[in-house]
This record gives sequence, C-alpha cells and structure tokens, in this order.
Amino acid sequence: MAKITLSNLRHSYYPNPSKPEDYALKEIDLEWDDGGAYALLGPSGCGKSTLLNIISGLLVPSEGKILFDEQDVTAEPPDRRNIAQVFQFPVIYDTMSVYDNLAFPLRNRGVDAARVDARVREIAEMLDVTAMLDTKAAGLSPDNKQKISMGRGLVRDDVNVVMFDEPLTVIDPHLKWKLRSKLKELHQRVRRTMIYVTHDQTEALTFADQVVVMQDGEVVQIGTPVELFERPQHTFVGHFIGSPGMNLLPCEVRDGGAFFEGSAVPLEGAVRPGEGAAQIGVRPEFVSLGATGLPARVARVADVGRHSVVDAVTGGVSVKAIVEGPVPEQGAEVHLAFKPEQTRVYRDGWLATEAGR
Ligand SMILES: Nc1ncnc2c1ncn2[C@@H]1O[C@H](COP(=O)(O)OP(=O)(O)OP(=O)(O)O)[C@@H](O)[C@H]1O
Repeated sequence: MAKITLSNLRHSYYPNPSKPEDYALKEIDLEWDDGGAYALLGPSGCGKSTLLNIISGLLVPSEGKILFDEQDVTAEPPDRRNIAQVFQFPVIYDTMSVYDNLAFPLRNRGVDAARVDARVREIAEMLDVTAMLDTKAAGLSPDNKQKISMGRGLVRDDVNVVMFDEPLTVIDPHLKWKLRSKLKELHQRVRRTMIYVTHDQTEALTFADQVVVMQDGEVVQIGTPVELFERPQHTFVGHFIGSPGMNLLPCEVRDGGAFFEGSAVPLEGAVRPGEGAAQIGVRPEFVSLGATGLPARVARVADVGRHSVVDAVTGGVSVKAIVEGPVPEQGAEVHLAFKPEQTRVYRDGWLATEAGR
C-alpha cells in the first residue's frame, strides 16, 4: 500500500492548450494517505476518468507529477504501478470457477498454492461467496459477478492502491445498498488505499472517509461526508450533495452582513471583503417556517416519507425547507427563518463568510 501524491497536475487533450477551458484537469494537488478510503465524486465530464487514467498510468499528464510513497511514477507504464482496478462491468473469466477467478491474479504472479488457497478463502469469506467457489462464473448473477471482480481486485496484498470505477453501474437498484455497505466493510477489514470513482453522492458518502468533489476539471472541496454537508466550500458542493440541495438567494453585502430584499439575514460569521456576485446559501434542513423571518408563499409541498419538502417563494426566489410534522397548504403565507450558524455567503460560488463564532 502506498501514500499517493498528485502534485501540480494538469492535463489537456489538445496539443497546444492556451486557456483554462482547454484543460480537462486544471490544477490538481492532492495527497492520499496510505490505507485511506477516498471517493472521487463529480458529474459526467468533470475529469474523473482522466484523473483515474493518470493514476493508473494509461495517460501521461501534460504537467505535474504522481508519486507513490515519494517515488515519482509519472512516466511508469501501468504494469509497473502495481494497481488493482475494478471497472463498471465485471472483468471475470466465464469459463473458470469462482475459485480460479479469485486465484488468477495471485497465480499469475507465482504465489505458492498454499498461500493462494488461504487468500482466496479469506476473500471469499469476506464477500460471502464461499458457497459459490466451485461454481462456473458464467452462471452467476450480475451482482455476484461484480462481487467476484471486486474480490479479484482485493485478493493481492501487495498492490499500491485499489481503484473502483463506478463499480455499481450494472447492479440492480435493490442490491446496490448491499454491495455499497459490503465495500465499506471490506475497506475496514483490509485497510488498503482505495479510490472509488462515482457521480453518485450516496455511493461516495457511504464508502469514503474523505470525498474529493470535482467540477469542470477542478477539485472544489475535499472533506469528510459531514464536512461536505455542513460547510460546503462552494455552491456546487452545496447543490450536488444533499437532497434537495442547498438553497441559494442572491443578496447584497454591506458592512460584513448580508441583505435579502432589504432585510438583514443573520449569518455564521462576517462576510470577508471582496468582489463578485454574492448569494446566501442555506440547506433545506436549516430552514424553518415560523411567525418571523422572510415573508413567503408556499408554492408546493412534497411528502417524501419521513418528512415533507416545502417549496416557498420569497422575493421571487424559491426556497426549500425540510419540515417534520404538520405542513402548511399550498398558497399559504409563511415566514422563513434560517439557522444562523448554518447560513453563509458565497461569492462567485466560493464560500466568503468567516467560520462560526
Ligand atoms: N480522449 C479524449 N479526447 C478529448 N477530450 C476528452 C477525451 N477524454 C475526455 N475528454 C474530455 O475531458 C473532459 C473530462 O472527461 P472525463 O471523461 O475525464 O470526465 P468524467 O468525469 O470521467 O466523465 P464520465 O463520468 O462521463 O466519464 C470532458 O470535457 C471530456 O469531453
């Protein structure tokens, strides 16, 4: 296992890139600790595969370096990097038994039979596939095939990193949660450096201790699931993580405070001086309906099971509130109050309030 460092990494698919838009990866500086569980989360086209291919060695970056435990591997081909990869679609040999599939990566490296047997049985037990060891892989369901693929990725104990690239794509929705929690458990048991690439926030937040959120070739925030939820550094993170995402209201900034439609809105801390379009950001979980606050009219109410989402319009802006218990009717006049310590200002997308007092 290894610590992975990405230093001043930039990549363009064009021969002579000149402007920021020419870069699929704009500037990446990251350090991934040995044994950590990381997710790379972002929408389609944000640069996840480009970054993954640079780490695995399929792509040489236009600029910057990749280090495994301080050793520069930027120019090393994939087979010299000692990485295990699990892809979207299962990569297994249909004609072989489950046992032989799991044993393959070890036998391929000349590991002795006793060690192969011990390791295959250990991994099979972790994945709950011991009863299938003698079954031909061809007969397995798609989720079991993907489990075996994961097992093949985990069976070697000498790899620098195990990378999962959208591994649950082919899994039925009702089985996804099982494999999601299985992967988390596997990480806790084997403690390898793992990188999980996905556009799905639930998968990223379930698996990772640290989530790297990407947008347009840039890392916008690295944090624990709680940090991403509680203090998004960028409106993109506020919107992309959470359901529904963070509310955004255009505002005016004066003397370190924020004003919406002329009313002062209490914030977690003072707004830092600066230029740019300002917005108040507050998650629906921290909006309440009461007797005081911004006057609003309820446009929609959605009952989503454990709670309701009330969509109210104030000053022409739609604001969502997560409400437990009784809810107002559509068309009702309400007042919206924001929990001050969870209300902040963003300038041109980036967090601009001082941390809570
Ligand atoms: N071979 C290529 N040639 C030119 N441009 C490319 C190439 N591969 C990717 N790109 C561009 O680089 C940017 C990042 O793409 P990338 O595939 O890394 O994103 P992604 O987040 O993995 O998206 P997806 O989940 O859809 O694969 C996109 O704008 C994409 O169009």
